[in-house]
Amino acid sequence: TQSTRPQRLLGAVKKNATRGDPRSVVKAIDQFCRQKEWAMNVGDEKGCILDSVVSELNPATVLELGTYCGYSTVRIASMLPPHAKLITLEFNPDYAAVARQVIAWAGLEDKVQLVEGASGDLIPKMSEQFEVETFDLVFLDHWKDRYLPDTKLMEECGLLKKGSVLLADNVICPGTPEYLEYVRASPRYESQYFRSHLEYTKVEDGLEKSVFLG
Ligand SMILES: Cn1ncc2cc([C@H](O)c3cccc(CNC(=O)c4cc(-c5ccc(F)cc5)cc(O)c4O)c3)ccc21
Ligand SMILES: [Mg+2]
Repeated sequence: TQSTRPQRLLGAVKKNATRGDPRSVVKAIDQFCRQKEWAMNVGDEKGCILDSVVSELNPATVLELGTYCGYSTVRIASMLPPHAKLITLEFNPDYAAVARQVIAWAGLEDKVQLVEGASGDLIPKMSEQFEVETFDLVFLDHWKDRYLPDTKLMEECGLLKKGSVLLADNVICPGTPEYLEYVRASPRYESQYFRSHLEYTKVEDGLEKSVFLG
């Protein structure tokens, strides 16, 4: 049977990256996506912006919406302090299966909890099922029409505290107009746009960083 793109991406990681070395996993995926097949990872250019937000914030609890193959999961988890936790939500079982192996190859299983399911169903269960009070950082990279409803849901479930940071991918391409309008107009957020490019291309895209003011 034919392999899928995520499976071929995983093959490139196993072939070219060193077990236990997250940076080599990130490099192998970027190389695969530049030289072989484009894939919707946040990529190296936006990835550097993601790295700077994570290192500045030094978060103890991180929520990622949309794991895909685990590229940004590995990027974030590799920068977390000891005992910090990253919970990542993926509804597609095939993506989840590949992501688990990418995360394991990077040696980051102990920092990452990949939960299979849809954000809208899992977010209300966060505090009880996953023993999390609030998130210091949320990385939004799932369906673009879910960014806004899930942000409102996180507010309602009390998962954001003063200083919590939302970092949203693809606010230009494919675009998340309703989400952008909401966080930029709301007095409860301080928003900042980081201009960049769609992963592995020259097309404009960017990340929106929004600090929850409580
Ligand atoms: C509810 N819920 N809960 C968990 C959860 C997890 C998922 C999956 O991880 C998943 C599956 C398919 C698509 C996405 C969103 N990502 C994108 O659509 C995207 C597109 C492009 C792009 C840009 C230009 C193109 F020409 C084509 C694609 C560039 C990007 O960086 C993207 O992130 C995420 C979905 C819903 C979920
Ligand atoms: Mg994305």
